[in-house]
Amino acid sequence: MSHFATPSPADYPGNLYVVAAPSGAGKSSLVKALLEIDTRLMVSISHTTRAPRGQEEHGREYWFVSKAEFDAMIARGDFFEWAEVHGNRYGTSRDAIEQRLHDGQDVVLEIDFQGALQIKELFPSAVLIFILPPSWEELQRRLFRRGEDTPEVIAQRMVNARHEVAQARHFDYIVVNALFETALFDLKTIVHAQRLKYSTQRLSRPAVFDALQLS
Ligand SMILES: Nc1nc2c(ncn2[C@@H]2O[C@H](COP(=O)(O)OP(=O)(O)O)[C@@H](O)[C@H]2O)c(=O)[nH]1
Ligand SMILES: Nc1ncnc2c1ncn2[C@@H]1O[C@H](COP(=O)(O)OP(=O)(O)O)[C@@H](O)[C@H]1O
Repeated sequence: MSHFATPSPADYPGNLYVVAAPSGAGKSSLVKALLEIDTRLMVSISHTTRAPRGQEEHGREYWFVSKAEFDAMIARGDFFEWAEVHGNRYGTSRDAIEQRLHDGQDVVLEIDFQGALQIKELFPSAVLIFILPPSWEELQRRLFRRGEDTPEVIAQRMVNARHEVAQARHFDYIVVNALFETALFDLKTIVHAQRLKYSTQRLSRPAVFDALQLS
């Protein structure tokens, strides 16, 4: 289930990267590592109705809110996108990304494929990246090794994963997270390539255009 929020300008100067993956593929670990080596990137903190896991903190991994608070945010039009994933609701608020993109900062969204496809409608220049695990067996091993979810929750996530990876073909890039360092290098390359791309859809002009008096 997924819902489309009020449209907004698609031409902010900041780059928007959207990373999706089936649970356990390594998305959070990869994005965390990417943020450590790329100070121009900021991650958007989503709102969720899911309960916090052991080490998670309100305002760090997520803004943890009640179902009633989430409903109120939907009613106020606070979300660019939101979706129901594994029985909980998750959303990207306007506050989390709009000002930063407007100010020319680069933002990463770690969201599910439904949210990613909604974001592409609102921001056609958003770069959609899908992370795949090397095999189903390895995906399940990683979910168990992480040790955060019950076997029932892991079983549900493995079922959902089959449906999620079928959506990878709608994304701009696919990164296979077999060897962590290789996948991280691939992500870095994608982020960098987007920064080098000049698109007429975007408001920002490379500074050198003025220096060379190019129109
Ligand atoms: N559409 C949408 N999905 C989100 C958002 N935030 C997180 N998700 C996705 O919700 C799913 C479940 O996330 P989580 O409970 O943290 O589990 P994990 O992926 O196993 O770490 C993942 O696919 C997340 O990418 C959001 O703001 N919007
Ligand atoms: N390339 C990799 N090889 C082995 N284990 C990995 C790799 N990438 C991530 N992991 C581990 O797999 C588990 C799931 O990773 P996580 O980043 O939490 O996944 P996601 O955010 O996609 O649900 C974690 O224990 C993480 O340390």
